[in-house]
Amino acid sequence: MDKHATVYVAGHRGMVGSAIRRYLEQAGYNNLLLRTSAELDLRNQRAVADFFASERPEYVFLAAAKVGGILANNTYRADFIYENLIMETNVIHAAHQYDVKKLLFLGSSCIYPKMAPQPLKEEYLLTGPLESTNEPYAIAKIAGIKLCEAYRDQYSKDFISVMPTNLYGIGDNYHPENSHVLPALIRRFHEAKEAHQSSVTIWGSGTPKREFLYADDLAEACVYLMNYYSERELINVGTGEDLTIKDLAELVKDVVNYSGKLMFDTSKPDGTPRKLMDVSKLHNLGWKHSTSLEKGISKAYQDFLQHTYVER
Ligand SMILES: NC(=O)C1=CN([C@@H]2O[C@H](COP(=O)(O)OP(=O)(O)OC[C@H]3O[C@@H](n4cnc5c(N)ncnc54)[C@H](OP(=O)(O)O)[C@@H]3O)[C@@H](O)[C@H]2O)C=CC1
Ligand SMILES: C[C@H]1O[C@H](OP(=O)(O)OP(=O)(O)OC[C@H]2O[C@@H](n3cnc4c(=O)[nH]c(N)nc43)[C@H](O)[C@@H]2O)[C@@H](O)[C@@H](O)C1=O
Repeated sequence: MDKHATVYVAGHRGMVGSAIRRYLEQAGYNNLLLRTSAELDLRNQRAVADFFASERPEYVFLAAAKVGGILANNTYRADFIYENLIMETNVIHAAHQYDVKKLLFLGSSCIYPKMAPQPLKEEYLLTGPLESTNEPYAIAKIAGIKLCEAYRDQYSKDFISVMPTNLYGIGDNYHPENSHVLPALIRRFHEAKEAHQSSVTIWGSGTPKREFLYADDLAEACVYLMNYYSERELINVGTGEDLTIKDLAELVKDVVNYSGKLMFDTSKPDGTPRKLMDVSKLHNLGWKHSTSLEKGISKAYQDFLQHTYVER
């Protein structure tokens, strides 16, 4: 990407979008195109087409989406499939119509079958049933991958699909119900410490395993892939290491310096038992993450303390 190229970061106020914007700005990309959802609702096909027609972006990072944790996914099932389908369809089609040079679509590790062999290789896509709690969202993301493949097949478009593992970091969503596990635990341990609570409740059994990548590392990977990856196949982005939710809770508890007990609410869903990404394809391409989980949690906690945290 030329430093003066017109680069549209869709979802630039989100955790991932803001990290991509930070990375691009510090790398000297000085022609970024940014629109809030109030300025440009990506569910509005006409508004999206008019925006692409008038602004003519050359590169698109599609980091706008309806995003949430396991409970939000399982509660707002229709919203997660409808909003993600319509946003990606509008943006990917407009990118074709108005000759975008390259588009990077962000999926998620939940697209893989619930019981696929671990670690998850890109070729495992569509080889088995999905985890039910986030199936609507996963189907929308799989459709996004297929849209990029189809526009490459029919119109030779350089649209690539990037599959991140669970993410966390600056500007995460700290909503008590809708958030993902890591930000949820940061907030819950912090509030328990402030309120001198004797225990903190963790959802589920604590036995599922998850992999966590710091959002600013993902942003660096996205720019790297925008510059050096143009294959048809999706590509995983992660750390290649995972841990149990119980061990994650112990880690967050230590970072927040909370000294109470952990309780487990098994009425809440565990979701997929494990979804460790095979990141050998990405490593062979020449990129590897740099922020350790402990360092990243400390940075996220500092961000939580220093800024008015976001609830989405
Ligand atoms: N967080 C995670 O753990 C993971 C996220 N991902 C993927 O990464 C991408 C970004 O996720 P994340 O940064 O966490 O999400 P956030 O919820 O932090 O940000 C989502 C962004 O999407 C924008 N958006 C939502 N609806 C609309 C709309 N109708 N029109 C225009 N913009 C809209 C919002 O814009 P505004 O602020 O202006 O309203 C917001 O900036 C998504 O594709 C997600 O699926 C993948 C794996 C894990
Ligand atoms: C990125 C990924 O994120 C989601 O899938 P998920 O990884 O299952 O998401 P999660 O972070 O919400 O849960 C991980 C695990 O953690 C446990 N857990 C404990 N305590 C809390 C808690 O307080 N909040 C939450 N949310 N989970 C908790 C929870 O019970 C589960 O076992 C989907 O969006 C999916 O589509 C997707 O793409």
